[in-house]
Amino acid sequence: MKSFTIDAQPDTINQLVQHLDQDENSFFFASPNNQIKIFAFGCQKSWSNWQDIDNFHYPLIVGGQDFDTDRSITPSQMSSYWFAPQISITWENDQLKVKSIDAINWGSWLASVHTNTEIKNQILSVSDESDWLERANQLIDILKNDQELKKVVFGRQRLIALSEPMTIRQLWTRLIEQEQSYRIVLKQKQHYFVSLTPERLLSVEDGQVQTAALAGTAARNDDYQDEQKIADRLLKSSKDRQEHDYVTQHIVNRLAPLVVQCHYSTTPRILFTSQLLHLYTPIQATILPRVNFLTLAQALHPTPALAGLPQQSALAYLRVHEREPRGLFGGALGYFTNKNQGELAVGIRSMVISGRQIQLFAGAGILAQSQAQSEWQETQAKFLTMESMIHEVISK
Ligand SMILES: C=C(O[C@H]1C=CC=C(C(=O)O)[C@@H]1O)C(=O)O
Repeated sequence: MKSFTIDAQPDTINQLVQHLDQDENSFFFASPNNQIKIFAFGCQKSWSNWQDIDNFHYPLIVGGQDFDTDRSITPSQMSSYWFAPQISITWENDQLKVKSIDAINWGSWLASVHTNTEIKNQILSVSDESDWLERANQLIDILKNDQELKKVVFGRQRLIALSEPMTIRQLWTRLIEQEQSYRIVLKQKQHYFVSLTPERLLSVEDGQVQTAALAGTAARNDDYQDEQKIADRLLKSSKDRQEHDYVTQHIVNRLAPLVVQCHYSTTPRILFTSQLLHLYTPIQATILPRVNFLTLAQALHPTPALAGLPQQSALAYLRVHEREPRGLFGGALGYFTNKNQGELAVGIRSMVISGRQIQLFAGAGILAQSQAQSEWQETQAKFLTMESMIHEVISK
């Protein structure tokens, strides 16, 4: 393994972004406020399920796990994919720390990008699940009458057809500047999963785990005074507080056998994203000896912020009533090391790009007291995170 440091010149970053597009396996992960930024390319070994990653001698593994590993998707769709990269690059301020396997000549690899001239792209069509409201109403009726099922996070997908393939190079400037969120790209063959998620599944460092409950949503408003009122209303909304408290309690219960000294507040705070406000409770704990990163990740995934409660009944409901499998939407994406450190985010505010086709995803936590129309509005607002970026890039 070779390790060296170089300057993060704009030209070098441009070449790395072109490699994100060009290489068969590539990955980019930046955490909120740029605490960590990683590029990874090339595959020494890959896994299609994190359950199979037990031989842990690779220094770094990157990738993502589907929301529901038990719901199969067609081979042409994108799903769980983890890989030990041949080249990994940590980007800290204006420096790039490169690690690459000996067989790779960095200079010629970096320069091996072809510059394609960009052709003007256009949206040809947008298609939605036209019966979503009807199905959401059915779900609300079930939740009103079912003694067991309390919450289901019901998802929608939207398809956008473009005149030209979309690339990461086109999106890069818009993507990287959204520093309040995670910025994630996972490429496998001809598909990219792209996410601007605010939601952390977990981060592990020096024997400490940080996670968070994020559920309960309101749309943002440009007016600062109004926004304070929206935040107060969200904090006082009994539906949103219940939706949120289910998530906090579930996370704390799942962590309990694996940690000591679990700290969290019983009153949520507000987290702002570019389009939305969320109820947010950070949770921090000390990991018991011999508990590893993947054990913690698997205990937390999927949280009731993405599935519902009780978890297994909610998943069973989603398998039957959501139109399409989610794949990596709501999945766990990020990196971890063989030193038991790493970070995974939850793949929401996301899309899959497959050449000229874009698949967008959004879901809303539904309870017996939900109104289908306002949950539909909430999913519209959630689509906007990706959609506004697509529109900006296309209308440039
Ligand atoms: C399922 C999504 O958001 C989850 C995370 C935060 C708030 C949520 C909510 O208020 O419903 C969802 O549980 C999504 O963005 O598609």
